[in-house]
Amino acid sequence: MNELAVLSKAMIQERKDILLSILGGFIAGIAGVALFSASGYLVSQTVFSPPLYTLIVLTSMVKLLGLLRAASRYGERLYSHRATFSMLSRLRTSFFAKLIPLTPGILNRNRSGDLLARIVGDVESLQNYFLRVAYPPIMVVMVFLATVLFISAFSFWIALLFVIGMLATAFVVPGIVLLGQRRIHGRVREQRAQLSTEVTEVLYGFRDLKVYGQLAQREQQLQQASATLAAEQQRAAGHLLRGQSMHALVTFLISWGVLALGAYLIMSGALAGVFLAMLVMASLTVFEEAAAMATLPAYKEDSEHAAKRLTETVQPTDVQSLRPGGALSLDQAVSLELSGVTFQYEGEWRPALKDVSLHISPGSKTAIVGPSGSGKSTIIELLLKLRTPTAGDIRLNDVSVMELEEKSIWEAANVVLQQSHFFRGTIRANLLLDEEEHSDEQLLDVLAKVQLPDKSLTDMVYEKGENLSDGEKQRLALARAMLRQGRLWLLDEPTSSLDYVTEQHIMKHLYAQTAQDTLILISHRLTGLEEMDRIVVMDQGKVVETGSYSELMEQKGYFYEMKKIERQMIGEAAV
Ligand SMILES: Nc1ncnc2c1ncn2[C@@H]1O[C@H](COP(=O)(O)OP(=O)(O)OP(=O)(O)O)[C@@H](O)[C@H]1O
Repeated sequence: MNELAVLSKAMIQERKDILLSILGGFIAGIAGVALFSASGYLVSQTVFSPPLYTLIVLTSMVKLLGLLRAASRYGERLYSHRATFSMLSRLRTSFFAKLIPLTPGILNRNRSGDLLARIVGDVESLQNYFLRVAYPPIMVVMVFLATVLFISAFSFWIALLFVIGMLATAFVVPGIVLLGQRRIHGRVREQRAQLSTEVTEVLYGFRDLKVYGQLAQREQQLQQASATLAAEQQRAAGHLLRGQSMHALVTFLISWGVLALGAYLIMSGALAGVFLAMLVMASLTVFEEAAAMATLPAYKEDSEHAAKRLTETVQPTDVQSLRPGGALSLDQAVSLELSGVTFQYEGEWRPALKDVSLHISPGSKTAIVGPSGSGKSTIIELLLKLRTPTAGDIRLNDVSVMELEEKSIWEAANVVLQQSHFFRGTIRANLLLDEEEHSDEQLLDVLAKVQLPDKSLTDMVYEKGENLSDGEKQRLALARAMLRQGRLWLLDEPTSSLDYVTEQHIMKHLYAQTAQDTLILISHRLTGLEEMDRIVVMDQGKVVETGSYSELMEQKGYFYEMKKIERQMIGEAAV
């Protein structure tokens, strides 16, 4: 199974601990069987009043086996758990490393609440793969073979009964558990996904749900989803318990079988009576090792499902699977070239960008304007290689983005997106996201430039910037970008929540800093665009006009009409 290849690879990397745990488990297993068999034999021997040294040897053996069993069981647990947690940490790191470049596409395909719970839960489920799926059969086979070999020295027929018991506990009971297993666990997974989606919706939408009076209804839905999940989990646990009970019943029947068959063999003279207790005790102990087989199908199915989903989640498209090696230089302003770029979001019926061609020379200032939904922000996402064009090519400094490493593009770009994220912590921590070294003076200077002179670097920012106004968030995001060393500026409506005067102050500092750099500014407002070398006007995913401010005003085309409407609106609002 291909999905489990990733687990097998992780297991090979932990082979030393795995081999040690198998050795520990095997010694513990046979020491257990030997311990109980020796006890049985000791009890039987006592009846015949043997010489004292026989009793001393047997009692010491029992004690030593007890110690050996405890010590090797400890070793087994230590190494098997260490191997499991190391594998888990390897899997987590490699999985998230694969996930990061694919994030925009993945978020497009999945509900984010479900996705988060799924990723965390699925990686956790994989921890059972070694401990409860791969390991038990190895142990059962090894301990059983050793025991059966030992028993066959006393009686072929009792050894045969052990083999029948092993087949029943290793195949028949797990087979019965497997029936119905898929259906029950499928429902648990479905309900878990439903619950995490509900939780995310209520958490993120709490304020809106409250204001629109929908909170009580959503909470009720949440409780219902939680209750359904609890019921499904109870059913699944019951199913597992039935499997374990079935195993206990088989073990019990085999031990009675050994007792009855042993008694018959003793009567027929084929077995010495002194061994009967030993054989019964061996049968009681050896099947303990096989107890994990009853729950193996459940864990196997869970791990396979988790591995399959994780593999599917990080399945790169053909284009994304290319491993580019190119890097974007930080020493020169970046040139941009979009040639016939078309882009369609997954599941959308029409493209967001249609055959867009643009050349932006290094060091130039370009504004992209156009009505809402015309594809402006999509261009920024494509330039940042957060998404891949459906058709056409994008070249930065004359190198196709497909050949450039994402990280190098992100390092070379100072980006302010429409929604910036803020983390719980100080203003300083939120400014220094890229771990570059900046003195407090530099940080305070940039705060002054973005018109936040009253903020202290030690002021707290709450989760998602809850205690900041939208305008403060935008200014902090601009400050964050202004602290970076990139030569390409991608600003998506960075000042839309600011008043005109504050905006003008900030833009003055920004233009001074970006004098030698390439800047792309997406803007809804058409004021202040005279400063731009070029304005690109977009409508319905297409470039409909380009030119300088004066050229576009002279053309009296789309931009001129937009400007006229804006003037009328401002005029009306001012009246
Ligand atoms: N994640 C997405 N999944 C599907 N469709 C999307 C997604 N993001 C944007 N779109 C669609 O793509 C089109 C272009 O969106 P885009 O955000 O680029 O427009 P925009 O010009 O930046 O709009 P605005 O000025 O409102 O920010 C829109 O029709 C939008 O509905």
